[in-house]
Amino acid sequence: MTKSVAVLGGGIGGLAAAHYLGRLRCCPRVVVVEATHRLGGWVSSTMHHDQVVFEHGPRTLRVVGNAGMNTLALAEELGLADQVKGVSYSHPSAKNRMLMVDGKLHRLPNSVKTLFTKSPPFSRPLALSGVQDLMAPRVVNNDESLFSFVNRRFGHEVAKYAIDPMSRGIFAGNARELSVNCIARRLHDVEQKHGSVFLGMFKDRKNAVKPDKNLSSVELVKRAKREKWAVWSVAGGLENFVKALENNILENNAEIWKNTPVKGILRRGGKLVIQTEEKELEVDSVISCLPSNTMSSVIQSVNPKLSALLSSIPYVTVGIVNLEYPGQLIEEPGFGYLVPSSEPNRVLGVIYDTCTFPQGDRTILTVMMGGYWFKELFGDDPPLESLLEEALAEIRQSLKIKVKPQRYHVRILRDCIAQYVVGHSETVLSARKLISELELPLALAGSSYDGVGVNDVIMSAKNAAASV
Ligand SMILES: Cc1cc2nc3c(=O)[nH]c(=O)nc-3n(C[C@H](O)[C@H](O)[C@H](O)COP(=O)(O)OP(=O)(O)OC[C@H]3O[C@@H](n4cnc5c(N)ncnc54)[C@H](O)[C@@H]3O)c2cc1C
Ligand SMILES: C=Cc1c2[nH]c(c1C)Cc1[nH]c(c(CCC(=O)O)c1C)Cc1[nH]c(c(C)c1CCC(=O)O)Cc1[nH]c(c(C)c1C=C)C2
Repeated sequence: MTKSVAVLGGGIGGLAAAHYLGRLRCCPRVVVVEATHRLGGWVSSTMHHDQVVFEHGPRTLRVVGNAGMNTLALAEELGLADQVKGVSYSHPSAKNRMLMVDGKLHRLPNSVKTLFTKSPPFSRPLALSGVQDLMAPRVVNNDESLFSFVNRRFGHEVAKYAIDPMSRGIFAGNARELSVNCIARRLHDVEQKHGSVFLGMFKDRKNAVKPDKNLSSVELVKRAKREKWAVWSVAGGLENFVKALENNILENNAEIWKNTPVKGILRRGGKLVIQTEEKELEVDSVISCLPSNTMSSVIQSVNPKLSALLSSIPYVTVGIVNLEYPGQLIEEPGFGYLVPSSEPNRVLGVIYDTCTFPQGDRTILTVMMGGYWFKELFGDDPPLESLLEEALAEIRQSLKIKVKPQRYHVRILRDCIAQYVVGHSETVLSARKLISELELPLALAGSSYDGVGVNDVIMSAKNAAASV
């Protein structure tokens, strides 16, 4: 039996892993080791003195899929059900996602009807791209870029105006480098098997992932279905989810070591020794929820090959500017807009925060910039004022907001999103295979491996906890 587990990293992944270990009641000692003075990693909310909230990282969680239902179940377990705020599919924020093309905002097609009409910037109805998929020949491969896959199956415009901006709006990444096999595996699989995405999805419908019945019966999941939620958040900001997890972990007698960066790992007999600046921790098992680039240096002395595999996963840096204005300044409400990489604008996109979750008579926007293009556009270490200026120039141009914000916040989130580039699944598989061959009592979890959304991170942590 595993007696002690170290969970490395106190982001949402590490905290979820510690929570699930507590629930499994399998290990008398669980220690979360976190480098900084705070928990949550990229989940970070500022609650101002007047209760106004700025989100600096994630802000909405998806409901769909088993991973989506699992996070709702976790929120209920943590006693957060009353604080969960759902956004239904009929809400403008769920319906209206915009694209900025040629200096104009265009609504992305969002209904069956709009698929059959021409909606700019697309020059033909999107249904015709579906027809193209039925006719385009299959190209046999193990993996390719998202852009090239969509380009050859659905045409250049779908790749340019749908896949390219979506890759920026989730990975802050370049669709020409991200992996289809990893990010849209099912679409790629059915094409490889049946020669067409649409035909394949139809023929292969029996193999679609089935909803987990245990999760479907959770009260909060039932409420989300009844009220047709697309996404949700927590009152007071998503960091309250982190606080609830922290309380729960401490109630289950786990230890949380803050301000304790992990420097290395040693193998001692069948155990692993976690090395920090001040002390060592000998444990039976380790769950690493560290970013893969950090884990790469931590694991170097145990196995350089594993370290090299982990260091091959690239990351991007995102500049994020929260802006607050008095009054309601958004003319066409929605989630926000994305900018395709082919446009001259210097931002990735803008989120209309207060359209999704109003906060009195004010408008809060979040401008995101950089990502894959950060260094090329802004250099290595731009002053925060220059990012603020970039954000204000964009807002002036796109939304015609010329007044000064009454409050703002600027951050550079260094290496904040792992890029699942072509070959990512192979890299992760090889790393896990090597761990198993070396008989290392180690599990890799978190946003570097199995999905970058909070839901996927929590699911990855749950699986890791079950594996020890
Ligand atoms: C700008 C932005 C917007 C996003 N928006 C959304 C969204 O709307 N919806 C959504 O679902 N997801 C979103 N995401 C993704 C999601 O926030 C992240 O994928 C998720 O929070 C990552 O969690 P994690 O625990 O895997 O990693 P992290 O948050 O990176 O946590 C890792 C932890 O390890 C710690 N650490 C690092 N080095 C060491 C060390 N040597 N020793 C000990 N500890 C160490 C760090 O301090 C950190 O606390 C967004 C991400 C970003 C950056
Ligand atoms: C412009 C940059 C970014 C915006 N959001 C993110 C970046 C880098 C990060 C991000 N956003 C989402 C996720 C999680 C995805 C998941 O697997 O759950 C991450 C890592 C949520 C999200 N954002 C958009 C979509 C379509 C999704 C998926 C969930 C959902 O349907 O809500 C699109 C989008 N992102 C941004 C904007 C402005 C935008 C659309 C207008 C900002």
